[in-house]
Amino acid sequence: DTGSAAAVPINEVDIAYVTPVTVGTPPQTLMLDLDTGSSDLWVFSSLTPSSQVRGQEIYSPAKSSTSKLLSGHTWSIRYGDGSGSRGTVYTDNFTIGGLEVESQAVQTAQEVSSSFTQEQSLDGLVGLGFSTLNTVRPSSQLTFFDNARPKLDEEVFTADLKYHATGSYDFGFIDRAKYTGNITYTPVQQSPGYWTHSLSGYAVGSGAFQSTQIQGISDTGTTLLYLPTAIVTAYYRQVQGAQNSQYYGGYVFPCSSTLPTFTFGIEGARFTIPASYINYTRISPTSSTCYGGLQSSSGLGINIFGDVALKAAFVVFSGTNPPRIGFGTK
Ligand SMILES: CCNC(=O)c1c(-c2ccccc2)csc1NC(=O)CNCCc1c[nH]c2ccccc12
Repeated sequence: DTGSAAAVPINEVDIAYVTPVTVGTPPQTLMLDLDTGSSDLWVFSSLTPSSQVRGQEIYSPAKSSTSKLLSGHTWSIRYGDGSGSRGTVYTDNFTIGGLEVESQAVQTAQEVSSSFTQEQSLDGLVGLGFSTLNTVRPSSQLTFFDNARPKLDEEVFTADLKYHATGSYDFGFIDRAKYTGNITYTPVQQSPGYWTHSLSGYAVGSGAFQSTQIQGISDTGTTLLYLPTAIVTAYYRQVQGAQNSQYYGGYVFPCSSTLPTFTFGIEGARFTIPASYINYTRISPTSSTCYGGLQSSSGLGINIFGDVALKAAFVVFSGTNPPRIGFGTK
């Protein structure tokens, strides 16, 4: 089997992407963020206090003839940006782009943090990290990809995220029409449960490529690209008026600045992020100061290849043994 579904940016700066999924019988449609940086599938639900729901679609297990309570199981997740959610667990039929998993663990939120309440067009997350990261206790649950694996034509899913446009996620096949040339693969180290791999180096603008192994995670659930401080300072040194602002918590610059491109390597292949992707957003709607899509990872303890980087390529997440990740030019 295979599946294919849209990846729709939830706002005008691509802060996150959502994908239509259906849960239950009859199908309830929700827009969820497919997130390779975590492994919990959780949704706004009939159990979420109405004070914490602001425009989101909710999953009501009581309205589904195929829902089953996973009794005695709970979950609680905290993300590095301080957001989080927690609740109980049902199993139910779950479909993405025509690919169905019966009795998928669907984590129903009984509490969500304010930043999720404020994201009105995001109804929850589909974790596509390794199932070892799942927070359901006493027994952890499998991701949609792990459950779908046995029925997939090929043990892969792909991400084709786009700048200010709708892209796609495919399951079980690699769509040759979505990239040119070949996919370049590199090994994934699946501990502690992220899609962890190395870049082979980087270049700032038309500068020389610096060959250096940079380990990090490819994370569709994180908006920006977070790299070591030395690389980030070398980048913004090329930007007139750029500064690392304590106040704004990162590099800002005049919106009128000309930004260089940023190139990263996967093995011998090279992928260039256009300057427009790195001119991320105005710090406020009327401001002429802009916030960068490339930021330092020094406070995170991990380098994160988020959407700003991933949308510059066609990315293959391969669940083969051993797992690997592939990048293609588009
Ligand atoms: C900024 C979000 N990313 C993280 O916290 C994160 C970190 C991380 C760790 C320490 C400090 C900062 C970040 C490691 S892996 C990783 N990746 C994830 O956690 C991926 N899932 C993010 C889910 C998520 C959190 N807040 C949102 C707001 C909108 C859409 C999605 C989200």
